Amino acid sequence: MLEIRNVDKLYHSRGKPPVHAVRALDMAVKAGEIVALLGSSGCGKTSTLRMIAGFESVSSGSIALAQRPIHELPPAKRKVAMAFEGYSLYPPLTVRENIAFALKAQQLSRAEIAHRVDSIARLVEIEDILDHHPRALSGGQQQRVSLARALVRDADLYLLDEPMGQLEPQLRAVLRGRIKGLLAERGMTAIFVTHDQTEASALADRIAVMEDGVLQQFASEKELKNRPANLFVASFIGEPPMNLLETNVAQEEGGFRLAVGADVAFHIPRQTLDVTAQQALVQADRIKVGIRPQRIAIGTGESRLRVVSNQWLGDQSHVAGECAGHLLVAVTSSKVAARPGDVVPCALEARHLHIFGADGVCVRHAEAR
Ligand SMILES: Nc1ncnc2c1ncn2[C@@H]1O[C@H](COP(=O)(O)OP(=O)(O)OP(=O)(O)O)[C@@H](O)[C@H]1O
Repeated sequence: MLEIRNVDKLYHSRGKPPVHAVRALDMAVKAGEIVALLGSSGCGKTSTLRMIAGFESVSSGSIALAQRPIHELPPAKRKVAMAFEGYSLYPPLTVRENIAFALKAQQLSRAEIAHRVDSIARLVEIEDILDHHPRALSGGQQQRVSLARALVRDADLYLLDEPMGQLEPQLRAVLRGRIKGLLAERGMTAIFVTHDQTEASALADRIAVMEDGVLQQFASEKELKNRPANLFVASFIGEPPMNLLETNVAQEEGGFRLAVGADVAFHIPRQTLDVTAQQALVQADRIKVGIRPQRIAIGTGESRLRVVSNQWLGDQSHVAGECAGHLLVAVTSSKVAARPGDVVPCALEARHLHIFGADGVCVRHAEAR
């Protein structure tokens, strides 16, 4: 449906070095798919969206939508509807007129326009402000109008930039569900920008994780968690973040020994490693491994954890502690009776380790459960 091929974006400002906001971006979105662009501030998410919509030119590369090359077309010819982070509503028009504006260009009947405007207004809960002007609205209301104005249109692709960033958490959760329902019911293809993992997981079929202008991985939430492509994705996705440990590498009978200080060591059987992973371990003296907090068992095992903090969150315990010179966080579904300063047994298992090569690429994933 949408094919982004080798797209770069460079911003040139006078007197400043150019900013390389998006680098060699390759991404294909399927028809009816909902995609989240997720990443920290400044990683290139908005630039990507604006290049697809046509509000920024591509510096190089191509973008095609429904088999039509669109990267040189003006925005109005792309069949793309966008809801902006900065709202960009027309101040002289009422909310109703703002939403209806694009529909008038589609030459729909008055009755059809009124019906569409009312039903999208109901969906985002702005029926009571349809006759107001934008300047009289709060940020959250303006944002919902901007969202309604994009979703009401007929387009091949919907682009939503931080569509719910200004809303109260409760309303955000409700709208998320409704918008997902609307997109799915109509088979709409959509890309939305967020820096909120929960929002990305709740709305999207696949998540594109960006950092420093580079697409790090484009996959389902489950895949990002279970098979992170690299150190960045591994530590960015998942709450609390993955524990990372520095290990000393040595070859031993049947595989490799990865030692964390003097107290903790893992045996990694050779048969769990492909050629690339074996090469990475043969070549390195030290290598990083990662283990999810949910995979560390507390109260059992050979290793020892000196507890720094222990919080019961109502349905899970988060225990942080020092183990082999690293601060680790473990999450268990049961209550742990340990106080700061206590030393408790913990189990770190080799099969739960993700192993990262010197370039940060994950060369072996943890066993899926
Ligand atoms: N018009 C512009 N001129 C110069 N630099 C720009 C311009 N727009 C964006 N940039 C720079 O490009 C980089 C990527 O910005 P972009 O807005 O795409 O990131 P983002 O991930 O959407 O960030 P945020 O979540 O803060 O909106 C940043 O370093 C930003 O400062």
